[in-house]
Amino acid sequence: MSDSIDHTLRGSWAPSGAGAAPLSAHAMRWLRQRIGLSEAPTPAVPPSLIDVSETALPQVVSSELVALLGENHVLTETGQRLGRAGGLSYGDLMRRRGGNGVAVPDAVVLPADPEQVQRVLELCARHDIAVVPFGGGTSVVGGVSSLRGGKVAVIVLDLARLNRLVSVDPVSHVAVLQGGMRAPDAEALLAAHGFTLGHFPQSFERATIGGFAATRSAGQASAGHGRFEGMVEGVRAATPVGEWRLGTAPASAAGPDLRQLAVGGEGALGVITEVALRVRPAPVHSRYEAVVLDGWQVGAEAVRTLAQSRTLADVTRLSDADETEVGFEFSGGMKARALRTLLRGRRMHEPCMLVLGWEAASRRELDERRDATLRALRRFRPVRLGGKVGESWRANRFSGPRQRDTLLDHGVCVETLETATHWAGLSELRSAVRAALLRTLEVDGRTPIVMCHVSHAYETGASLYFTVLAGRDQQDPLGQWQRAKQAATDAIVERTPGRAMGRGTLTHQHAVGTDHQPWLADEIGSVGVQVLTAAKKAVDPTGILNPGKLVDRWQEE
Ligand SMILES: Cc1cc2nc3c(=O)[nH]c(=O)nc-3n(C[C@H](O)[C@H](O)[C@H](O)COP(=O)(O)OP(=O)(O)OC[C@H]3O[C@@H](n4cnc5c(N)ncnc54)[C@H](O)[C@@H]3O)c2cc1C
Repeated sequence: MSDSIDHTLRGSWAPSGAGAAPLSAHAMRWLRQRIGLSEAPTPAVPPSLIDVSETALPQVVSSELVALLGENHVLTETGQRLGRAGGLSYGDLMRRRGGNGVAVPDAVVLPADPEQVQRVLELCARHDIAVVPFGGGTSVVGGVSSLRGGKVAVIVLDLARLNRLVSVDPVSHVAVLQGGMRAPDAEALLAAHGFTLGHFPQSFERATIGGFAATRSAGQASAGHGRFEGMVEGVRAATPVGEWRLGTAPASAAGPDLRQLAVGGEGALGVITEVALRVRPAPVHSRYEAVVLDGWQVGAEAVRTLAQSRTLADVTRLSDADETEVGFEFSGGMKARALRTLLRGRRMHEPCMLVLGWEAASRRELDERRDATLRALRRFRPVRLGGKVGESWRANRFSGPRQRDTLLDHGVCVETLETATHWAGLSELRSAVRAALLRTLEVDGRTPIVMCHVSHAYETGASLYFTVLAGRDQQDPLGQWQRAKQAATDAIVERTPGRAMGRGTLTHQHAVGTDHQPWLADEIGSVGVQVLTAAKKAVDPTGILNPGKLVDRWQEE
């Protein structure tokens, strides 16, 4: 398998800056008109200008780590430490691009197997060193920030060498994968056995199996394959108090499902070294297409109908009118004009694109499922755009992060946030978050673009994923987004006299990290925080694991 990703440049998505997706001249003109773009490019400062302090790792710890892992697997050079400093949120990228305020680990260690991971944790517990488990480093909530949490030093535990397919059980359809394996490698190895995991988040190219499990990730084909935690059959985790193995059967009534403490533990409740996963036979046939519906309400009602009649396509993604417009404009001037003319002719006032993708073992199964979906949609009067638009969405489905690099270079504030709720409150939640983002992101009288889509639908509700494009507040770029995030999250968790819970969840798929922690008690209650704190104390009594993430026991004392 491919060896560890080049993490030396964390100011962008593409590992060495290559592969950024330039936007067309038309898209740039359109954006300039809508939100304003800085005239001069706003590139990242070179790594040499980033402020990095000397490693604080005591020599004795460094020597013991070298004795355990070998010299090549204990990295203390500035570039290597910078390479694993933080994740990929707008805040992370802006700090990195500006060269200020980057929390840099004192060392990076690369254990080879679960036994070495266990011994690293025991060693760090003995010396009171904080440990940040690190998969692909794609966290967008501060999950891999190198916080010391009052410890002597902080190391990043990079799982890149735990990249083996341990076993495949073709009878039970269960595969055991090591935690550091990246998603493309997992799919390639499983394909050789005729299986797929079917987990395709937008961060697919970089994220890892352990990271997916630790954050309860959801992929683009969640309607067909389910969320990541639903695929987990068993977990092997290292903790400072010893190894923990869970999951011997597909279902169990032996008390609460403790696998779900490791899954969603965000590196604060253990390091996931192996995951047993439900896999499925790889599909042979697939078809992607797009339809347009008139207005958000009609679109949401259509997706609810599909979910509740069990006719969802494996990929079901509804964009609101703003996201649809941006999609058209980014695909080029001619295309945008042609699509607009077509949709006006069909009396579409507020075009909302719905991408549908089906995958199946046989042509017949595919046709039957597709027919069922399209039949259920008929009463919503969709305009069919056909396979070309759907296939083009599929071909470009991982290019968003590359375009983000280009937008960052042009002074755009570009970030996402997500939530979920029940169908009955979905539109109210969308309106509340939208209003908060529009209100807080305006710069120099220019209205930001706030886009929203549903890409994960359930019988009882759906997720909402917001993407913003706003002119950057050059004086205070971090503060600009922090104010927007605060207002949007307050709107999500707000309780009103008639409602005992917030409007929606803090996070449907990105996890808690540092960024959502201030609101965690709003969602799980103070009893929930106490339960999580007790679990943390049990597996990590001195608090070395990922300080400041998920639940920080010192906050409670
Ligand atoms: C451009 C972009 C698009 C994204 N799209 C999606 C999406 O479509 N769906 C989605 O769900 N998420 C998405 N994300 C968020 C992110 O990719 C996911 O949270 C992913 O699961 C993180 O995996 P990772 O391997 O990169 O984990 P990391 O970022 O390395 O770590 C994430 C958290 O998990 C912990 N962790 C990592 N590995 C382990 C381990 N082996 N054991 C214990 N803890 C561990 C870390 O300490 C941290 O708290 C996106 C992120 C970006 C930047």
